[in-house]
Amino acid sequence: MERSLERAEDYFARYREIIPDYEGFLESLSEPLPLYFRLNTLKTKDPEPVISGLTRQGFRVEKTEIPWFFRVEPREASLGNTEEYYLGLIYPMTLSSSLPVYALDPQPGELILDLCAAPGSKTTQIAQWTEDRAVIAANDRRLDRITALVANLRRLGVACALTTVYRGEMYPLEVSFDKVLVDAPCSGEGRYRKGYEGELLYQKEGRTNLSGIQKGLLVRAFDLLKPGGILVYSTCTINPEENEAVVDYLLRKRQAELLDWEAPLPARPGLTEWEGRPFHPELVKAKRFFPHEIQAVGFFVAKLRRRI
Ligand SMILES: C[S@@+](CC[C@H](N)C(=O)[O-])C[C@H]1O[C@@H](n2cnc3c(N)ncnc32)[C@H](O)[C@@H]1O
Repeated sequence: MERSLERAEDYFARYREIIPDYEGFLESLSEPLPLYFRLNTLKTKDPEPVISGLTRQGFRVEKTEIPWFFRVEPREASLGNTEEYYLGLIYPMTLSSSLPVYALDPQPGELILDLCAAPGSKTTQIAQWTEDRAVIAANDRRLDRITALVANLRRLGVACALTTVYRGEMYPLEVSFDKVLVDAPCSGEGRYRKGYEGELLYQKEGRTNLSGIQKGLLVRAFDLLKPGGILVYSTCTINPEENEAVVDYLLRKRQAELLDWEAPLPARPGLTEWEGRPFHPELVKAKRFFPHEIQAVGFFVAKLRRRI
């Protein structure tokens, strides 16, 4: 046990200066991640029967600060084999996974691209937020993950989404979108908990050039926007190379501007400097969410607009 925490401490030491209450952060890594679900309002807007059904099965369910999101104990349990899950009444997802869609602020009638969409937490949330009246292209490069996404769309009764299977960097430019979400593949440091050292070491050894992939995805996402269109970039990692550095790259390559947005959970501003390297001053408008401050997976979210 102690050995594993030491390894996490070694790994996160480089972030000591940018993680508020660093000791509290390290402590939180010993706790299992809290469990949450979203009530799928495309199927029901009444949480009571769902809550009493889950309570009868031994779960304790309480409201959160985010509408339609509920916290569940015991957090080590799985909701995946409950009747409520099979019926598509609930979608288990961490609380902070809702944040990119808050930034996107999807509206009925909009044409929206979810560039890295599988298994569909955010696609189905966009469908819910727009009451199934936007048109969503849900893309992922992996067919096996698209299969899971399609199963989720069916289970939740989403009608407004179609699927595509492109490498995001090569997404065809023939169609332009009102809004694009890039929930990028990332090193996932924000979801780390004690017991998953293998994953940390895996990231440390550097499986791929994640930052390079993220930059390619973000630039193509920008090029797919209509003038004035909105782009949201999110990751569940702490690493500034995968967050501010990626957005900074876009700001230098394209006519993009960062926008402020109201988050329903406590946030910290984006960094304007990392390891002696300055980032665009507008990056303070990006938001960092730390796992121990929100009791959920750590996230980074930046909202941008295409100027012309
Ligand atoms: C963080 S996950 C997305 C989670 C999803 N947005 C959700 O909320 O359920 C990142 C996804 O990006 C996909 N991906 C990785 N590289 C990609 C690429 N070059 N183009 C498109 N999708 C990619 C992965 O298959 C993975 O499903």
